[in-house]
Amino acid sequence: MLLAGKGHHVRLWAREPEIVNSIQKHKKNSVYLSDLTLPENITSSGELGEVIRGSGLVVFATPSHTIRSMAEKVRPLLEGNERIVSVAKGIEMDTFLTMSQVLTEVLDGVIEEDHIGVLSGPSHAEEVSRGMPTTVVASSTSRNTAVFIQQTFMTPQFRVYINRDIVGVEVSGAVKNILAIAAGIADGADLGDNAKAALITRGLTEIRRLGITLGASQDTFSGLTGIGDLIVTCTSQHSRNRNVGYRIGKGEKLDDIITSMDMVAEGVKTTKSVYEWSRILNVTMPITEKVYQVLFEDVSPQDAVYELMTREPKEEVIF
Ligand SMILES: NC(=O)c1ccc[n+]([C@@H]2O[C@H](COP(=O)([O-])OP(=O)(O)OC[C@H]3O[C@@H](n4cnc5c(N)ncnc54)[C@H](O)[C@@H]3O)[C@@H](O)[C@H]2O)c1
Ligand SMILES: O=P(O)(O)OC[C@H](O)CO
Repeated sequence: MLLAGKGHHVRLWAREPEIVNSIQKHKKNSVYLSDLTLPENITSSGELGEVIRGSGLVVFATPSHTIRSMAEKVRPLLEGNERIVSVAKGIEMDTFLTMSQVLTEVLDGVIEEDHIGVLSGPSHAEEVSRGMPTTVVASSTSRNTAVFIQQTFMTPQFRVYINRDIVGVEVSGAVKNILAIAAGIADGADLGDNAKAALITRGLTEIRRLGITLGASQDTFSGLTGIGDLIVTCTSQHSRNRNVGYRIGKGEKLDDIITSMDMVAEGVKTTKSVYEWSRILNVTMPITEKVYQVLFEDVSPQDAVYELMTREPKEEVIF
């Protein structure tokens, strides 16, 4: 919607034939944003070749655990001069790569690393697509590419800043989904506003610890992709991750929740990858550890909270 509003011809690939048909015939995404009418310059296809060939910019916007397989399919269709943007938020299982690192690895030999970037920040699609004011961050190892992304996406409703700390930007965007599950659990279990504030604040400390261990810059965590995205995802009615946590807090089982959803809550997979990664790196992430135990080891939210609250007394060190 945003790019089409700026006059670009947007070619949308989707794996669901019903979405492709509904956009082709009725200019509606019948599954995900059914109440919006899409402009004429958004077209759709189920054939990747029709969408990719001749593009100046390729935006990867599928869930993070699918970025590697999507990139493998896209790779032979690229000419080499395209710019690539990821909006996906996650850390790959087993490799512990961020999404731009996955793209750099898979597209190596076809696309230079400095043509790859990310767009991230507090940006629920339900609001962006309706032109509601949103601010995000463009990042890349190349300043030129970051500026290209900024200029391409910026509108009076969608303000784009540049942050060259791509590691901090991507780690923040991924780990906040784990904390949104924790915040949802707290809401579902009626733990109150104090607990939610504590989860957001101490959660940011966990993001910062992991990020700094990986070489990120301290300032990023006070920015839009740090505290900004953490706030929106922990508090928004739109967040899938918060919603999964809320239902767990109400007593539902994870498998039943996932089966009932037509969208992906990436924090579930990211909890696994980040929990394992933090243990390898020896980074202390107690909230992440408890979310892992609630999701995958059948620990009750009540026991998890008790264990968090009765950890040994500490100083409030940031790192
Ligand atoms: N929804 C938002 O508000 C929002 C905002 C910012 C960033 N993001 C990020 O964008 C990415 C996509 O999010 P979304 O909300 O559009 O996700 P989604 O769950 O709505 O899925 C988007 C599309 O990806 C498709 N998909 C799922 N598995 C696939 C696979 N294996 N191969 C190919 N396609 C597959 C789905 O069918 C769907 O058409 C995520 O990484 C998310 O974190 C989302
Ligand atoms: O719906 P969620 O929880 O995947 O969050 C979506 C975006 O990342 C919010 O910025």
